[in-house]
Amino acid sequence: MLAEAGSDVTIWARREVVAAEIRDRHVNEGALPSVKLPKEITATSDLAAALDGSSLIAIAVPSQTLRGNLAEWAGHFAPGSTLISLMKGIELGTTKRMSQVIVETARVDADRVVVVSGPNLAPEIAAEQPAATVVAGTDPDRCRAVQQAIALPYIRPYTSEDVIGCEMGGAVKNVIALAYGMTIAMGMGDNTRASLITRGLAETARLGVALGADPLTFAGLAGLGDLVATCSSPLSRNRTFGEQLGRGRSLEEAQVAARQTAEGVKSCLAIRDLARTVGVEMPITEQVERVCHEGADPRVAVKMLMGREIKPE
Ligand SMILES: NC(=O)c1ccc[n+]([C@@H]2O[C@H](COP(=O)([O-])OP(=O)(O)OC[C@H]3O[C@@H](n4cnc5c(N)ncnc54)[C@H](O)[C@@H]3O)[C@@H](O)[C@H]2O)c1
Ligand SMILES: O=P(O)(O)OC[C@H](O)CO
Repeated sequence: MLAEAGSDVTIWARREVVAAEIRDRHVNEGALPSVKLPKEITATSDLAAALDGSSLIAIAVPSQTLRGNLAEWAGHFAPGSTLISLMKGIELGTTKRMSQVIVETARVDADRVVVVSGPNLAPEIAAEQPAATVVAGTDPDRCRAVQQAIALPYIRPYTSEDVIGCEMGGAVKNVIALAYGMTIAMGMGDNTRASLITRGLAETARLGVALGADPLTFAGLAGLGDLVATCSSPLSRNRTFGEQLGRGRSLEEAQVAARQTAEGVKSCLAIRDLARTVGVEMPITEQVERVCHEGADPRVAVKMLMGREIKPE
């Protein structure tokens, strides 16, 4: 998106073979098979060369590796550069959001971090299917600069000041998508799916608001928008992972079948812990954690959710 909207883009890859494939053949077969990348994009496995003079640094690694990655990268960030977080997860152990990990580990001012989050499944973006997204940050000038830098005929970015809401929407929707995948595999119908999305959003908003988010963010692109996209799409890694669990596969078996990161699998533990710390009930997240990490049967998890004390909506 950055390249198509006019930025000079260098991708950094750990493996030179991947960098060479992007640089020379304009493809990344492992991540986006059969997609032709813009020929203006270059790539390198040399971190210092990739970051030299970069004013916008977009970070997209699995949430649980970010802290370790930043330890190597932060020294190369140009002074005053904007750090764009594309990650949707919560760190295990610390229960921190990704922008918090960036601020803490890279020792940068929080104003320098901008979060981009919304219903943005990578294969659909690559196919230039129209979509919208949210650019959230505490520095309005930086948000507008990132908004401008990714605005395209097929991408409509909106700015927001609600970093907490956008990050919590992005992280918790992955957990709800795991549950959604389980319901599909168990043959449950549209009433079940709609109930899960709605009550999933309710618990997402409850936690987000307790952490200081604007409740309206959860009705927007980074909340409901991303939740619906991720639950509805067979392209979602989280939903697909949930389907494996719903078919009775163990966590280990599902991990072997999954090719890429399903962030909700680890984040469900951190989100559950965060919710307990602030005294917020997240029954769906609790059950997803039990299925993923305690070997609970998804059908028993459904029974436990349905058997909870009845109460006002
Ligand atoms: N793929 C999407 O559709 C999409 C859309 C929006 C946001 N995101 C978010 O972006 C983040 C990255 O997701 P992704 O789809 O690119 O995942 P991915 O599994 O493809 O991993 C991203 C990259 O990180 C690399 N990587 C893996 N372990 C690493 C490590 N220890 N150190 C450095 N690099 C490592 C992988 O090789 C890969 O190139 C996630 O938080 C995800 O939620 C993904
Ligand atoms: O493939 P998933 O489940 O990680 O979802 C990708 C994006 O977050 C959708 O917006």
